Amino acid sequence: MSDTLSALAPAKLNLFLHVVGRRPDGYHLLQTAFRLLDWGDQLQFRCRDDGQILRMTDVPGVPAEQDLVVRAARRLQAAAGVSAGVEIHVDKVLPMGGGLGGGSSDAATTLLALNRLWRLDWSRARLQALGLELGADVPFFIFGRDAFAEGVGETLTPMCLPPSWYVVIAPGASVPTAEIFCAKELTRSTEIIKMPDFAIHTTRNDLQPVVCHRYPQVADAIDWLNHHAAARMTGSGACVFASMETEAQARQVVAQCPERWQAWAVSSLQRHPLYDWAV
Ligand SMILES: C[C@@](CO)(OP(=O)(O)O)[C@H](O)COP(=O)(O)OP(=O)(O)OC[C@H]1O[C@@H](n2ccc(N)nc2=O)[C@H](O)[C@@H]1O
Ligand SMILES: Nc1ncnc2c1ncn2[C@@H]1O[C@H](COP(=O)(O)OP(=O)(O)O)[C@@H](O)[C@H]1O
Repeated sequence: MSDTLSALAPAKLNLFLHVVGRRPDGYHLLQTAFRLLDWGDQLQFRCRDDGQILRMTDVPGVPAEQDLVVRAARRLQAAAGVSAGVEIHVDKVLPMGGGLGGGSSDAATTLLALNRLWRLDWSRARLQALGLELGADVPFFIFGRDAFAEGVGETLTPMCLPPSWYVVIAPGASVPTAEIFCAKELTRSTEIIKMPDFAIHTTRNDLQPVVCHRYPQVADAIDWLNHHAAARMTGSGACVFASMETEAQARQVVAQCPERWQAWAVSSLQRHPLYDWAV
């Protein structure tokens, strides 16, 4: 088995996000539909014998010690009692603080990759439990397929959705997740639904009004995209998205996007590229 590996850390969309309650520790209870995208950060791993865990690339704004790839590797190394280390290259593609789950996905890809490179043979459930200690979105990425999520995002039910193309717009803001969940004006009592219903008019993102009020450029991007298809914010923002009929339509909308924003045409992804590396 090789001791190097290159892997994608795919982005996610929250097709809807309902805040249905709050736990005693302050974390919010959610119902959300996670969709994997065939677009993300690119990570490379090389095993080391000396136990060191090193990030080999600079990530602007994220010191190595705080990077979720380093924190994930350290936590797994300690929990599994391994003496090996790893060098990690991070090619950041996803906008940070975009609600696309980039940091969480980087952590999940790191755990899946090291499960193989360090020959740990941990189960998917065990990796997900460790991932939850790093962030609420991490278990979903280890789960590795579209899912209906409850709790803080750790109770996952697989969903089969038809393939789709999306336009994703980054409206030039980075939204701190904690700020939005702490907001006084956030509603926390959306009625619990039994089966996920994906009609855009029967679901919503409860974080969206809070973000739109505080970050008007997010509201502007939603208004603009709404002229092409029903637009919504993903996660705690700032990115917004809309589902398109075809790849050609997605590319056409991206070509028309105002220059002040970044826009991408991206397709859904059926399985995480390292899905088979945990059972
Ligand atoms: C909102 C969502 C939706 O998928 O995604 P993002 O927009 O961040 O990608 C997630 O729930 C975010 O998950 P994640 O980004 O991993 O958040 P964490 O690091 O665990 O939490 C950051 C902070 O947000 C708050 N938080 C997060 C999740 C949650 N269910 N309730 C909360 O109150 C807490 O204050 C926490 O300290
Ligand atoms: N590898 C990483 N990639 C991105 N962000 C990271 C990473 N490691 C730690 N972070 C921190 O996590 C924060 C949230 O990033 P990200 O996951 O991209 O956004 P979101 O949770 O909105 O989807 C960043 O602002 C950054 O401080």
